[in-house]
Amino acid sequence: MNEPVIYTENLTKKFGAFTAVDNISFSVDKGEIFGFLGANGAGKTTAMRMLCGLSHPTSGKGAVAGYDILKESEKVKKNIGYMSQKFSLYEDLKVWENIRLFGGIYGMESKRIASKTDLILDELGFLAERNTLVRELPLGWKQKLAFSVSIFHEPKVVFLDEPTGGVDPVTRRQFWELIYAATDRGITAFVTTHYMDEAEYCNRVSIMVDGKIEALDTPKKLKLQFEADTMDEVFQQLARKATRSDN
Ligand SMILES: Nc1ncnc2c1ncn2[C@@H]1O[C@H](COP(=O)(O)OP(=O)(O)OP(=O)(O)O)[C@@H](O)[C@H]1O
Repeated sequence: MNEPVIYTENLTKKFGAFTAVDNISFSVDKGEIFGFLGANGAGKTTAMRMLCGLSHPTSGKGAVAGYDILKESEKVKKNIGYMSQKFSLYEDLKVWENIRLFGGIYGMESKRIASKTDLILDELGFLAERNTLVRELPLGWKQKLAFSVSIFHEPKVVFLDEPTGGVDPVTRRQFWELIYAATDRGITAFVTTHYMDEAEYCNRVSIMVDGKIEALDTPKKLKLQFEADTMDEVFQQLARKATRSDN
């Protein structure tokens, strides 16, 4: 059997006496779209930062892309892609300049960057926007470009932190087509979202409440388990139990 692309066992992060992430254990397979849900303050970002090798767990263990998140965090960082609404493209650079810049940061050779740039622009339908400044693009276009850039180096896993925040449903649907295309190629997608329609698009979904994973299964099985018609209902049932809130 293939080893999981993401694996955690009792992963925990404390800030002083406060346990932000509380003994979470799960694994994600190659090519899977794994939805990581939870209300504000549930601990999603803290968990994701540990998985990306950016924050040291207090206890427990984990591996991403075959590397130990504690002992091999530099290798983890080289083998993942990351995209969030907050960290994105350089607004004052042109579309092609952004692609070249990130390709360089990921250590790709110039020739490969040049040929892949055309592929990306073609896939996105952005060939005419090659010389457009990123700040002039609509938000949904920026997000699609940011996603393509985050997987430019064909990482084993891409972490997507609320990647579609603030855009309309049609553009979000197009964004998800890009995720499907990437996972069809064997890239694993780890996605946080507040949109419950997007939870339905995931192969499996975990729901965090107050630092713990309270549910984890396919959307279909979760709906059966919680006797709910939609993932929104499943989420609301669990979120009601939360005592912690950042709002
Ligand atoms: N550096 C820190 N020091 C102290 N507490 C922190 C720190 N980082 C996060 N927390 C707390 O840990 C909890 C989990 O935060 P986290 O950002 O991981 O939640 P989240 O699920 O990502 O929420 P959101 O959806 O709002 O981004 C929150 O109560 C937050 O205030």
